[in-house]
Amino acid sequence: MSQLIDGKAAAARVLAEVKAEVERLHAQDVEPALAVVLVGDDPASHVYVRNKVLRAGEVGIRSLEYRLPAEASADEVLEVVAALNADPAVHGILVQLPLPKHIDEVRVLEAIDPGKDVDGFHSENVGGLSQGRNVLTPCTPAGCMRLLHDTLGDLSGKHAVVVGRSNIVGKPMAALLLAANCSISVVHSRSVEPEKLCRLADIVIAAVGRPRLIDAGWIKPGAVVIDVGINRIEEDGRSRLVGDVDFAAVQQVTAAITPVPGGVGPMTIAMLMHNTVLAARQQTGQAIQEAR
Ligand SMILES: Nc1nc(=O)c2c([nH]1)NC[C@@H]1CN(c3ccc(C(=O)N[C@@H](CCC(=O)O)C(=O)O)cc3)C=[N+]21
Repeated sequence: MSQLIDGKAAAARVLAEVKAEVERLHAQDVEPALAVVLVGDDPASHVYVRNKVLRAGEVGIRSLEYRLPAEASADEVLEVVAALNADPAVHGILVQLPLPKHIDEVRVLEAIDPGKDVDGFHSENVGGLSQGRNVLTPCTPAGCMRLLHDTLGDLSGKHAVVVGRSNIVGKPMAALLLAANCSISVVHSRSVEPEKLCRLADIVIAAVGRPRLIDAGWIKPGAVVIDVGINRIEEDGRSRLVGDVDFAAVQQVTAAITPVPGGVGPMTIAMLMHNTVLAARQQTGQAIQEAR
């Protein structure tokens, strides 16, 4: 029987740790604060932003929301970022992606103070991650690592295959797995026979955004599978969320697997809260404890 990795329960454990940290900071007169910048009116983005604001409230993090119209100029977005950078009462800044097409995402992400970059997308943090420095780390990959450590303990010597090579998941995921002493392969759209490479994996991270791409033929029996995909599809006349993994089929062969929803998604938000507390501690001179 395959173990179901409960992302909601794991996220609740992280959030309980974060809440205790927030209380410690409050006692030092530090009120951790997260600013979320949303440009345009993508309905899915609104849902995620709402969830972030709710979770922040639950752990005592102050959250601020900045909504700009879809027609906002890059300069207008940059102005908001500059004001948040300069505000000592704001510790974390998240600019929701994707931005409208006319705005250069890289330019906006590079404008965020790296110390407030709770997404870990600034080049200084990306570089720091690949060098093994203690920097703010992208929330989804960090959440996947927590789930893997909770499930497997030490990951040394395992072969991990990351399916997908995005800047927000695939690449930082590979860096974190390498830092945890895994051997890594990254499989992508130009890979020859990706399913054969994937079948060598002890750990599979699926992050391609293609509904149910990965079926049981891609999976070595006994592997642990983490499904990052959140794809909305129409099926049997109704809308539902599915991952990049064909859950029903793959579950038959895995040792452990995350569901969608209820897997990586809730962990992403929990790690965002964790990063906000790390950023607040660093900015206010409170000692950073070792983060896993
Ligand atoms: N700068 C930036 N940082 C992000 O981290 C970021 C972003 N932009 N843009 C959008 C994506 C998407 N994202 C999700 C976070 C949580 C869930 C989540 O909690 N999902 C739940 C519920 C899903 C549902 O019911 O819709 C689950 O999987 O169980 C999903 C998706 C963060 N993103």
